[in-house]
Amino acid sequence: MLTCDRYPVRRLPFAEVSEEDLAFFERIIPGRVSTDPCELKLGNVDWLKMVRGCSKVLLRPKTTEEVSQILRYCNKRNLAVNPQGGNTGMVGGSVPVFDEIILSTALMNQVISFDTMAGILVCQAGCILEQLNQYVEERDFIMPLDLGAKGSCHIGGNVATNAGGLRFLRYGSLHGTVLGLEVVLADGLVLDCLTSLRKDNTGYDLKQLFIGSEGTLGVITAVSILCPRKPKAVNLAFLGCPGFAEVLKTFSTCKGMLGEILSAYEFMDNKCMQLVENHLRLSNPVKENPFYVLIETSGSNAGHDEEKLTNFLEQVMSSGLVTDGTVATDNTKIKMLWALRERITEALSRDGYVYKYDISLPMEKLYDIVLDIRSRLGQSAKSVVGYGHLGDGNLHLNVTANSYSSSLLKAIEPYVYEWTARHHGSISAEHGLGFKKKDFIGYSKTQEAILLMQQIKGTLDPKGILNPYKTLPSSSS
Ligand SMILES: O=C(O)CC[C@@H](O)C(=O)O
Ligand SMILES: [Zn+2]
Repeated sequence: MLTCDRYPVRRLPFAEVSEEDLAFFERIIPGRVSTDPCELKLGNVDWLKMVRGCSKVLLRPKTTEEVSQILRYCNKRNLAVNPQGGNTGMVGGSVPVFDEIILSTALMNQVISFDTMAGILVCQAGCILEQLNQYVEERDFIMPLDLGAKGSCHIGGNVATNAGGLRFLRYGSLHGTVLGLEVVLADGLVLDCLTSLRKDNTGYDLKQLFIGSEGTLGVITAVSILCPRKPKAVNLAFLGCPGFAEVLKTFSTCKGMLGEILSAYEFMDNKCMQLVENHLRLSNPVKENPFYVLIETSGSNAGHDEEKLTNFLEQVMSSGLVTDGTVATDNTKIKMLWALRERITEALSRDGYVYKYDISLPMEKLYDIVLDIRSRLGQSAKSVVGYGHLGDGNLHLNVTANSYSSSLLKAIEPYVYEWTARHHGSISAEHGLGFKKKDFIGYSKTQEAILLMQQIKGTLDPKGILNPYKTLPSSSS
C-alpha cells in the first residue's frame, strides 16, 4: 500500500521530474541515473515494508561535487529530494513519501584517510558500517557504534539519524564521536566542517545540527569519526533473571563491579526469546526465565577481566538476581549469543505486522509500559514484547498483529506517547522521527523548541526540498 493511501498526507507543490531533468542528471552522472522499475521498487519501500513512495528516479552520485550539482539544480527546479543510505531505518525516514528523487549514497563508499595514532577515520557517507569496522579492526581499532543492521546501513545514514545501537553505553552518542562532517546544503553549497580535531571551540558547532536531522537540513557526504582501540579481551555473559526488578539490580551490581570494562547491557523478555526460537530456530542457551540480559565486557587484560566477571557472576547468582547463565569468550559463541538479541527485530517482522516504539524512560519505569500495553490490548495483539538497551534507559516496545489495523493503532497511539511524556521520557530514543513519528514530536519537545527547529529548517532549506514530510510536524498538526 502506498504511504499516501494509508496516511493522511498531501503532496506539497514541488515540480515533477521531466525528460529534461533526466537528461540533465544523465549529463552530471552518466550511467548512474536509474528509472528501472525493479531498482525503484527497492528504493521506494522501507525494509519493514510499511511505507512506500512512488519515486520515478534514483540517482547515484560518487562525489561531493556531483551531489552539489544535483542539489543546486533540484533547488532551482523545485524538485524534492529524498537522501537514502542503507535504507534500514525504522520510522520511514529513508524512503520517499510521494515522488521525491531518491539520492542514494551507495556509490560514495571510499575511505578517505585513517590516522593510526589518533584512531580517526575519514570516509565518504556511503561506506557500510560493517565494512568500516573490518577496515579499522585490521588496524587495531573498532567503530564506536554497532547495530544489528551493520551489514547494510551506511555511516552517513547512521550520522543523519544519530543511530545509537549496542556500544552506546560505552562509547556514547555520535554527537561525541563524530569530529567533523562535510554536508551539501539544499542550494548545493558544500559546507566543509570535516575537521579531525578533538577540541575546537571556534563558534557554533555546526556539524551537530546535521547529526540526527534525518536528511532534512543537508546531505552528509563525508564523516570524520573517532574510533576506540580494539579491546584485547571481550567476554559476553547471557543470563536469566526471575523478574524485572532483578534485571535492574543486576545492572546496578554490574556497574559497581564491572564499571570500567562494561561495554553493553541489553535485556529482552521471554516473549522475545520465544519469537527468536519459533521464527528463527535459535535456541535458548539457558533455562527459561521471564527476562534475559546480555552483559559484554571489553578490556585490555583478559586475566583481570575474567576475574572481575567471575566475582560478579558469583555475586548475582548467590543473591538470586540471576538464576542461570552462560559466558562466551570465543568469537563464535559470542556471535551466537549476540544473535539472540540482535535478531529480535527480524523475528518480530516474521510474526506479522509490527507496531514499533522506541522509548527512553527512567530505568525503573522501563518495563511498566510493556505490562500496561499488554493488558490494554489483550487478545487484539498477537505479541507485545519489550527489549532494548537497558543501560541507556532505552526500551524497544513492539506489538505485532496478523495485519495492519487502524483500530489497533488507535488503541496504542497516542496512549504510548502520553504515557511516555507523563514520565518525562522521549518518544524516540534512537530511531528518529522520520515520517511515522514526526507529528508526535510535541510529546517530547516544547512548542518553542519546535518553532526554532522550523526556523532553522527554513533558513537552511527555504524551499523545503530536502526530505519533505519528515521529522518536523506537518503544518496542519
Ligand atoms: O526493531 C526495533 O524496534 C529495534 C531495532 C534496534 O534498534 C535494536 O536495538 O535491535
Ligand atoms: Zn535499538
